[in-house]
Amino acid sequence: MSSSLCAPLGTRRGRGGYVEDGSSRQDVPIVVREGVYLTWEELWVTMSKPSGKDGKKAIILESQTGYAKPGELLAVMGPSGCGKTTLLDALAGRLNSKAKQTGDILINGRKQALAYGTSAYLTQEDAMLTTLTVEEAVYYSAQLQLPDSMSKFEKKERAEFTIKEMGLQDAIHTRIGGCGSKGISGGQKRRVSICIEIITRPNLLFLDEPTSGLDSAASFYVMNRIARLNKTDGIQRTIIASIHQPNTQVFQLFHNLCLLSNGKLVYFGPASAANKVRIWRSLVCVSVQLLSCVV
Ligand SMILES: Nc1ncnc2c1ncn2[C@@H]1O[C@H](COP(=O)(O)OP(=O)(O)OP(=O)(O)O)[C@@H](O)[C@H]1O
Repeated sequence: MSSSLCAPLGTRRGRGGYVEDGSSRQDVPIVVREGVYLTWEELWVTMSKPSGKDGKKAIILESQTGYAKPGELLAVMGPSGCGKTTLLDALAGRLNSKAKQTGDILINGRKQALAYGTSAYLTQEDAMLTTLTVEEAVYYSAQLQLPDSMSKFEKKERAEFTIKEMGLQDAIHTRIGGCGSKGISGGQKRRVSICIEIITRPNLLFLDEPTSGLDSAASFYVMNRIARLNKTDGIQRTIIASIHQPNTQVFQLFHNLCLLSNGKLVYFGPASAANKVRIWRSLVCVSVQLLSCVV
């Protein structure tokens, strides 16, 4: 990986930046940070087979190489079971104990652990207390996650700003809800989960299927909010999101694309410059694999 991609990690704080919240301009503190360049080379992940009888390991990811840059959104795509979550888990350092990982993962060009608060990970499931309102869920999370050096007022301000950033101001007093007690919609739930993950303003954001269960309009709304994050708070954030079947509008938000099939890398590069023939050929291969699984 080129050394020009390796920038130092650091933080600068400033005041008086402007934020577009869609309706009005607000004067809010802006945290200006150098970003996280994440690179991975020859990354393999194997797992013990559940039976463990033959002692063999299943290859989940094969020879993955790629990068994610500050200010950019990398989409990880591919059919169900191809290894998208495993790739995100490996990069985030949260593989389970059954998994064995080889290869290099570099942060700003160096092998180092991610510092506390540098990254956040949105899992596929929304785990929230159903009786809380949107405001309570995000504010309590701010109280728990933000440092003691911040006052209660600052934490509340941060929670309110994050709620606005995700376009949830109209649902702020609505309960999350769940089975038996209808609350906010599925798309709003995903956005509350994102609020909880971004409340600490992490430089690196892993999103595992942020649009799962959403229709095409709601998916675009959520992804557009995610893509706009860097513009609203001044952080050149590195975002890696696994995603299923994005529509054209959502696809246009991606800077880079990592396409997987059966644990192998089929394409890595700019989403806009993805060679259509190559992508279509890959998709045909993936479809054939899916069909053979069904048959
Ligand atoms: N703990 C585990 N033990 C054994 N195999 C596993 C384990 N976790 C995942 N796998 C297997 O690894 C493969 C990749 O799983 P992964 O969850 O990464 O796929 P995915 O592309 O994210 O799928 P989906 O889109 O359905 O969420 C699958 O075949 C899965 O069964």
